[in-house]
Amino acid sequence: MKVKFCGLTREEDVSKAVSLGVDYVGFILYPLSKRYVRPERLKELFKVAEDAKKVAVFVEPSYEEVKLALDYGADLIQLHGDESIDFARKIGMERVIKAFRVKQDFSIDQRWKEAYAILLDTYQEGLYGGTGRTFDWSVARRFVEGGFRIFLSGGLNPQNVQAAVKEVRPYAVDVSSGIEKSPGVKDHKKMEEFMHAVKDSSKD
Ligand SMILES: O=C(O)c1ccccc1NCC(=O)[C@H](O)[C@H](O)COP(=O)(O)O
Repeated sequence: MKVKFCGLTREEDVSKAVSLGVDYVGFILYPLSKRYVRPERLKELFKVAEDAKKVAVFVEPSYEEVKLALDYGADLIQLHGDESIDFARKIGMERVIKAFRVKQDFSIDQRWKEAYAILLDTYQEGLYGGTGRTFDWSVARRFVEGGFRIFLSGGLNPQNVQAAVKEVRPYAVDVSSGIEKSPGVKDHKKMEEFMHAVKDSSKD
């Protein structure tokens, strides 16, 4: 099971994530987020990311903004708004994690299977991510069975991640507020607990 820690803003939290063996570290480049990091900060934060894949998270960015993050060393671009398949293809589908916020009667265009992965997050009016709330995991399970590579996100924490993994069997789990002290400031104990819980779930 792969793990992505998202919404990192501080070097010490990135280093802690790396020491715990996370696979992906995510940085929010959406200016209205409480976890926003300026693009120039990526250079400093990426320096301590070592072998973890570096994910730049955007909401409806311009191509130039994406290009800058790639030039700074981002491995993957997470698109968290209503971006088109054509826009993702311009970036390179193999570099795109396309996020969808799950609503009732939800479907995904099969062409998104070309993307690196699909991230399923909780829908909440007025918020693009970092809601801290779960959604109906049976929806995520349906997409796993449909052959999508799924990052399960939305309201995961050290207490519920094992149940989520057991029900959905995703490719990866993604967490932000469930391992925080306050928005953008991670809690190292919760980070450890989350990783231990994921490792334990792999033993089933
Ligand atoms: O976290 C944000 O503030 C955010 C804002 C705009 C777009 C995406 C954002 N977060 C993306 C993530 O990948 C989070 O990890 C994901 O939404 C899960 O958050 P949480 O429910 O807090 O674990």
